[in-house]
Amino acid sequence: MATDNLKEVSQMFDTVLILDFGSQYSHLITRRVREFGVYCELLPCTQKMADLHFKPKGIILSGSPYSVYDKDAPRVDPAVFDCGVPILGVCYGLQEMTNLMGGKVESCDHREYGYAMLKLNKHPQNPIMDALFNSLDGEAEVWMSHGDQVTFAAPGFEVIGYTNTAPFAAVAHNEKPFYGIQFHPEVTHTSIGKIVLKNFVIDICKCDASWTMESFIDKEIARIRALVGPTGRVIGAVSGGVDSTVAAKLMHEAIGDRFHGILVDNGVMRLNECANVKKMLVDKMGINLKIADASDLFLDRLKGVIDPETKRKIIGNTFIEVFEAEAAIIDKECGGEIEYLLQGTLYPDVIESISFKGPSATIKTHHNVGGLLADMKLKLIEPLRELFKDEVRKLGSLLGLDDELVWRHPFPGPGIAIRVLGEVTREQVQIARLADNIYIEEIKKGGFYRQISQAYAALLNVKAVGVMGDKRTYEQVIALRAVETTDFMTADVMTGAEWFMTLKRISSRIINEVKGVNRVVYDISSKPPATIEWE
Ligand SMILES: Nc1ncnc2c1ncn2[C@@H]1O[C@H](COP(=O)(O)OP(=O)(O)OP(=O)(O)O)[C@@H](O)[C@H]1O
Ligand SMILES: O=c1[nH]c(=O)c2[nH+]cn([C@@H]3O[C@H](COP(=O)(O)O)[C@@H](O)[C@H]3O)c2[nH]1
Ligand SMILES: NC(=O)CC[C@H](N)C(=O)O
Ligand SMILES: [Mg+2]
Repeated sequence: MATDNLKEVSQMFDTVLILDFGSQYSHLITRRVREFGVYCELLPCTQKMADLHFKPKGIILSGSPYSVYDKDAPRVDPAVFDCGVPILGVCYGLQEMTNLMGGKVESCDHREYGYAMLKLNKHPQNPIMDALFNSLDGEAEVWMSHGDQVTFAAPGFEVIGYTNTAPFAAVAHNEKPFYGIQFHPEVTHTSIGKIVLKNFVIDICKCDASWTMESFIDKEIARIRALVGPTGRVIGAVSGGVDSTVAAKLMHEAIGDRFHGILVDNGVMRLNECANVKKMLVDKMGINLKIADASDLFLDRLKGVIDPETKRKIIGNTFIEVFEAEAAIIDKECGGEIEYLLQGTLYPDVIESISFKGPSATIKTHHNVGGLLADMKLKLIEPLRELFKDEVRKLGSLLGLDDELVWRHPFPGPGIAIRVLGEVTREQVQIARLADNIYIEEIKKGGFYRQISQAYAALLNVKAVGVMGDKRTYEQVIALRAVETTDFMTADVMTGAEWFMTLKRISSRIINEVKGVNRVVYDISSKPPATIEWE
């Protein structure tokens, strides 16, 4: 077996290590570096260098809500400074580096939140010190967010940039490639941010910019083949959503029909969803996919249930039951050779689970078929666990997926069950489905689908009075949701005059065409404080 193919991504590409001290922006640093075509991994600041599974080409220390002099402040492993690779400290990262190497950090009188003018202090006689601001000169607007600052630089460090109130806003060591900046280069408000990060990653760390989805495909397919072996089989839950479809396509490219996808029809899918997914994945892409119709089972179990969390748990548990039963059938059919389970885990899920601060509060129980199959004794394959959603979309395009699939809005596992408020019955699901179908159809027709990150129609469990054909009606209300977001953690409602006219048209179509609905409302709440789904 070609053991080379079993290497992890960080061993196949030049990799920058980003140590996370809990800043809001740590993942943004990761994004920016990857945008240059350089692979990077975000790990908690508690990572010990001795335990690191790869050799980084450079290390970035992130910002943090802590102050270095706090009793419980997160500490960097001092061994990072002995790795022999360039280091860039950002905000807290600068402060921690200064603190550790013998300088001084103090709470400052002039806290800086927002824009500041950074004046560059060039050192033409010392190319190491000048490398971070290479090609820059004079002054630049940068974005700051700090209440502490360096008041004495650590020995060997000199000023390469300052603001009116921060004399050590940027420092560099005069012999080693160690740099610290008080401003945030990862936020778009810092005009020179990209140049500074690129100077660090490409010029100083000398990273090869070879992290592209093209190179990822070949390497990942080879890795999957080596992992699964010439006869091994893999099963996976495939919803027709972007993540699981891209993962399934990659598996199909790697091992053909030895990948067995299972689509569970839970009775709360969108209108014609299962048939559409089958058409695209099976007929068009040739993926080995079985549709398991368990709609009666799901809907029976949901009878009389109105509590959102109970609905989610019932669906999550039933998913697992059905999936396990289907997996056992497939296993039997192919002689018990299934060893692996495919999961569509993305990098944001990984980042969330490695936070050194521990798990955050549960707002909603998210179903995740694979994640709960702990006792299935299958080994996991997660080909997307290094990727962000937009990288997955790029990958999907390169793998030849239709635009329609690549740009699909996410659809939650519990589906329409959490979009029918109150009890979920076949009739209620059908009303929500028909309204949703009209809504999405008109969004596409109006050319808004790509701009909107997620849109759907929810059926409210309230009745309102209306008048249709001179007669009084007393029927239910549809709520339309359309949000713009990049990470789905926060979201803004879609607005605009043209959009409003489209909404009016949609409202009239829904009321005319969907029986049982006499009123349509538009949900204008942002997230937070609301969430994207109603339940
Ligand atoms: N109806 C279903 N049948 C089989 N597996 C499902 C179904 N719904 C969800 N899953 C599984 O649960 C995982 C998580 O669902 P999730 O909605 O987050 O991802 P997705 O459907 O692949 O993509 P998207 O986020 O774009 O909807 C999926 O990747 C898939 O493995
Ligand atoms: O696969 C999923 N299983 C779930 O249980 C689930 N609940 C919410 N979502 C999706 O997550 C994003 C954020 O949703 P909320 O703002 O409602 O928490 C939105 O994109 C939601 O559609 C889910 N996806
Ligand atoms: N953004 C940061 O990293 C802030 C660091 C530290 N908490 C300060 O206020 O200065
Ligand atoms: Mg989905």
